[in-house]
Amino acid sequence: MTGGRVAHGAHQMAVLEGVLERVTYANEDTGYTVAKVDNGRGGGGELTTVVGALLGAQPGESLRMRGRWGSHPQYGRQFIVEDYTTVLPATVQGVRRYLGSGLVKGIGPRLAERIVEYFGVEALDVIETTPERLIEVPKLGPKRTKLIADAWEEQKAIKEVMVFLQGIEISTSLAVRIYKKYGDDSIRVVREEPYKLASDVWGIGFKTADTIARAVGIPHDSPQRVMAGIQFTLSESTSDGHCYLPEERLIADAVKILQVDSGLVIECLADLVADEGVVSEKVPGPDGVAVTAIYLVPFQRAEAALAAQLRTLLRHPDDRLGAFAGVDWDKALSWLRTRTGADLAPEQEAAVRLALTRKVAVLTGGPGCGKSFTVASVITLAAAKRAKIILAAPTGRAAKRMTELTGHDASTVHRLLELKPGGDASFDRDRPLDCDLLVVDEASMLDLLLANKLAKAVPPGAHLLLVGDVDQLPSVGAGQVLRDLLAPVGGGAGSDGGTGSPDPAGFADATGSRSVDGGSGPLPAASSAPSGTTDPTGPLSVGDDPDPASSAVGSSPIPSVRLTHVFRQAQQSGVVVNAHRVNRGAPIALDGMTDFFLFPCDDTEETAGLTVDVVARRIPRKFGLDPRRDIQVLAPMHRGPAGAGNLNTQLQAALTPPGDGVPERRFGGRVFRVGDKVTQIRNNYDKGANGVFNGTLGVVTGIDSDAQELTVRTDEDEDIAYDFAELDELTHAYAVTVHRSQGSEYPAVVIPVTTSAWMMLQRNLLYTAITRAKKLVVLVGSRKAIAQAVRNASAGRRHTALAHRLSGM
Ligand SMILES: Nc1ncnc2c1ncn2[C@@H]1O[C@H](COP(=O)(O)OP(=O)(O)OP(=O)(O)O)[C@@H](O)[C@H]1O
Repeated sequence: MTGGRVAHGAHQMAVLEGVLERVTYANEDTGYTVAKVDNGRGGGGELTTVVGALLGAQPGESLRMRGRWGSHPQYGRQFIVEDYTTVLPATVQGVRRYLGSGLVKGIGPRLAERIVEYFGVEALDVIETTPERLIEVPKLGPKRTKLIADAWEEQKAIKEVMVFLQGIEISTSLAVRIYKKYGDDSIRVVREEPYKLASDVWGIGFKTADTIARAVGIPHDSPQRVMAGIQFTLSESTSDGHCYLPEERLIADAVKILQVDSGLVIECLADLVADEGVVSEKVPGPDGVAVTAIYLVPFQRAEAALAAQLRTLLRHPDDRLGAFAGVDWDKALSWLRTRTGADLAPEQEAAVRLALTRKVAVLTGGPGCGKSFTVASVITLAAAKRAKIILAAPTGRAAKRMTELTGHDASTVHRLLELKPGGDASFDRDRPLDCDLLVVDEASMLDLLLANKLAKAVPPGAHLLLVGDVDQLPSVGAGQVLRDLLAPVGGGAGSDGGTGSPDPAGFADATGSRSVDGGSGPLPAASSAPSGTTDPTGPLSVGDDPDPASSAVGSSPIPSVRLTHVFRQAQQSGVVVNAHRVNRGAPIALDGMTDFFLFPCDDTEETAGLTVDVVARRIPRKFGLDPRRDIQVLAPMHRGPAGAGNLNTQLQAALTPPGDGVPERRFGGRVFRVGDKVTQIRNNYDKGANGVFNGTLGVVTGIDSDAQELTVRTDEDEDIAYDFAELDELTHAYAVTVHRSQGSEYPAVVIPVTTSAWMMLQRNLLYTAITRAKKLVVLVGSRKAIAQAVRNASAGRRHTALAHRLSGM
C-alpha cells in the first residue's frame, strides 16, 4: 500500500499514499501542516513534501491523501492535501513504523522492532486475529500481551467511528474524545444532534459543531442551529467576562455569528426563554436604565444565589467569632503588638476589627499597603480565641504564598471545596466547611461561579473575609465579584471601618485558653449602623464611617476597608512605587531604580528578540536569576510577534533547544521537550490527587514513547502524567498572558509592551503585570505604548447585576 502509486482523477484530483515521516511545520490554529512523506519513490529514501490540513496525523502512520500536485516557488514540487485517511501499512518497514508510532498503547519503538522482527509483515494480522500469539515474541510477558490486545480492541471500536468522523474532517484527537463521551452512540449524536457536541465535549465549540452540522446536512436556518448559536453567543460573552448580555446586543451579535435573519433569532430566543435554555430578566443597565438581560442559566442562578447567600451570612443571628463582639480592643491590639512587633496603622486596625466582628467583609488595597500583615493579624487574633480558621486562594501559587506569609496552611479554593468534574463541590450548603473564619486571598480572581460555590460552603455564623486588590484585572471567568461587592449604593460616602465601642472584657491571654463571652456586651460592628437599629447582627446598609483612617471605598452593602498607606519598606521598592504610579495614572519612574528597568524598542519583532535576550542572558548575568524558575515573561496578548505564543517559541528555542538525547513529542503546532516550562490550560478533575487546574505551572520531566505519556512536575511538586492525546491541555509557559498570571508572583517579571497590542494597553493590565513581580520588573518595548497603557483607565465594563442584587439587600 505504500507503493507510492499516484492516481490522477477528475479535475486533477490525485491520490497519494505513503508513510508520514516527519512534520516540518504545523499551525495549531489553522491545522495547516507541512510534512514529509515516504511514498516509496526514489528508493534512497527521498521524501515527498505534502501540505494541508493534516493535524492529528502522527509520524509513522500510513496515509491515503487526496489532493493535487502543485509547485511552490521556493520549496518546489509538493502535494496539496484536501483530505486524508489513515490506512494500515503493508510493508515490514511500514508495519514497524506504524506499530512504533505510539498509536497502540503499550507498544513503543523498541517493542515494535521486536514484534516485527518476529512476525514480519504479518504482525498486524497477528495482533488483529490472534493477539495471544504475541507472547511468542521473546521477552514479551502475558501482562503486556493483554494490554496490547485490549488497546487494539479499543482501536478497532474507535476505528469505525473514526472513519466516519475523518470523513467530515474531524481530527483524530477530537474523534477519540467524541468516542469516549458517546461510545457506540457517537455516530448518531454527530449525525442528529451535532450541536450537543459543543456543550458535551471539551475542545469542540460551536464553530466546530457547526462545521460538523453542515457536513451532516443540518440546514443553516434550523432552529437547532439558531438556538445553539444564541447560547454560543452568550457563552462567548462570558469568556469576555459578561454575566449577561442586554437583549438587543445579544440579538445583534447572534445575527452576526449565525448569518441569519434577526426575525429568526428573536423567534428562537423566545423559544429558548420559554424552554428555560436561557433566562430573561429586567435589571438596571450600566447607566441605571433598565435593560432586558439574557443570561445563560447557570450565571443567573449563581448571581442570585451569591447575593442571597451573602445576605444570609451577614445577617445570621449566630456568630462563631462571638468572642470578639465584646472584646477590649485596646488590650487585644496591644497583645497583638507583642506578637507581631508592630503597631497596626489605623486603617489596618479598622480592617482587623471589621473582619472579626462582621460576618462578611472585604479588605482591599495596593501592593505594600500591608494587606498580608493585616490578614496575619486577623489570623493571630482569631487563633488566640481558638477559632477554626481556613485559608484559601484561587490559585496554587497564591495559596502557597499565603501559607508562607501567615504560617498557616492555605489551599486553593478548588481543593478546599473539593470541586468535581461538572463543577459540583463536596462542600456546599448541605455540607458546609467546618470553620469559624474563612479568609480568601486574591479575591479579585474569584469569578461569579466560583464565588457562589465558595459562599455556599461557608457555615452560617462563620466569618468570610475576602482580601484582594480591586484594581487588578478582574477574574478570567465571568463577573467582577470583588468590584461588585465594593460598588457603592446610592451616593453615600465612606466605607465602614467596623469600629466598635470598647468592651470591658479583657482580651484572651496568649495561650487563648480563656474565651471571652461577648454575648452580653454591645456589638461593636454595629457602630456604622444607622442609629437606633435593633438588628443585633448589625445593619445591612452601612452608613458613614466614623473612622477617618480607612479610606472611602463608598457605601457598599458589604462591609469593607481599603488600605491606602504604603509602608516605608515598600516605598523603597521601584516595583511598588511604579505599581502605585501606574494605578493613579502617573508616568513610570525609572531614575535611580535598581529593580525597575526599561529597554526601549519601537519595533515589535525586535522587541520579541530583545525580550528573549533579556530573559536568557541579561537578567541571569546581572542578577543571577534562573531564566526558567525565576523569570516570567508576561505578555499583554497571546497573538503577534511579541505575543505570548511567539515568545514561547523563541524562548523555547533559546532555553530548551532540540538536542541529541532530549526526548520530545509533537502535538499540533507545538513540540514538548523534557525541560520545557509548561502550564495546564483547563481544569481537569481526573488528574493528580485532587485534579489539575487551569494555570498550574510545571516542568516536563519525562516523555515515554512506550507508555505514550509525558510527565510534568507541577509547581505543587506533584508528578502528573499526560497521555499523548491529552497534550492539548498543556501549553508552554515561558511567556504567559498577563490575564493568566493573575494570582501568581514571580521573582522577576519581563513585560514586552508594543503599540501593536494597542487594544490591550490598559492601566489595570500593566498594573497587574507589574504587581506580579517580587524583586524585579523589566519592561521591553515602546515608551509610547507604555504611556498609552498608563493613560487608558477605561477598563472594559462587564455586564453583571451582582451589585444591583446586593443593593436590594
Ligand atoms: N503595621 C505595620 N507596621 C510596620 N510595617 C508594616 C505594617 N504593615 C505592613 N508592614 C510592612 O509593609 C510591607 C508591605 O506589607 P504587606 O506585604 O503586608 O502588604 P501588601 O503588599 O499589601 O500585601 P499583599 O500584596 O501580600 O496583600 C511589608 O514589609 C510589611 O512588613
